Amino acid sequence: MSSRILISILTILFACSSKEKSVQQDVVEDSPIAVVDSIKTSISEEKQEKPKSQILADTSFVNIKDYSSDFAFDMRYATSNNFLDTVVYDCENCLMRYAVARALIKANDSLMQRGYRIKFFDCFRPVEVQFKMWEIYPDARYVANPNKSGSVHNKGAALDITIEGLNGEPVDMGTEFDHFGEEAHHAYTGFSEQVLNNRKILKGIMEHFGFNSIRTEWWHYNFGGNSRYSISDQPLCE
Ligand SMILES: C[C@@H](N)C(=O)N[C@H](C)C(=O)O
Ligand SMILES: [Zn+2]
Repeated sequence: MSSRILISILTILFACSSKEKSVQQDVVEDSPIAVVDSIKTSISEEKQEKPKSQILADTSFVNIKDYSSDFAFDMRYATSNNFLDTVVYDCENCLMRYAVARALIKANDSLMQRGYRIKFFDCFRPVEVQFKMWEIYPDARYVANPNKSGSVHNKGAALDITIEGLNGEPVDMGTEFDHFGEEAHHAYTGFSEQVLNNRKILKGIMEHFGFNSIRTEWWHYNFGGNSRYSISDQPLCE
């Protein structure tokens, strides 16, 4: 081998080994802050994952928005547009037990085939709010007494709802939500056929999917299996 060829081979070998070193240095020189940041990013990405893939108990509390985007919301107690005339919720979360959410999604799917969707006024209600309601309106026909068995809302198994068209068109139910008078009773017949039929559509579907109405409020539905749940101290907003 001529000395020229030998020098060329040695030059190439040297260049390769210094390139390897510089790649290794890139890895080693990653600052501890950058490493911690990348761990933080992957943890926060994990947190953002929706709980859909988790195996949940029927009793677990879920936010219905994590399971369906087909519902509408007008969470009145997170506004002052309610019979308390004051905001009593710090957020608009609509929480309920997982079994209740599954039944509601089926009810909503069925309504959607008929051109309607469910709009929520209230879902899980913390018991301290039930006390505030009772203080203002202590009439057990319209507000469950928290000093007795409390409300099924406090268990995460009752909903206050109406129906609307698929593009948000209002559906006339005869009275406003939380109208505390006989016009809100299911037995009241003083409205047009149209209004009575609208109430009938909601009631028929809800009963079919395992919910019970109460005599005095067209908007309130209790999940049939609610006796296995107890009043919960689940926080509404986290
Ligand atoms: C207050 C009203 N929206 C309601 O939910 N009433 C029932 C009876 C309850 O408090 O459980
Ligand atoms: Zn209710």
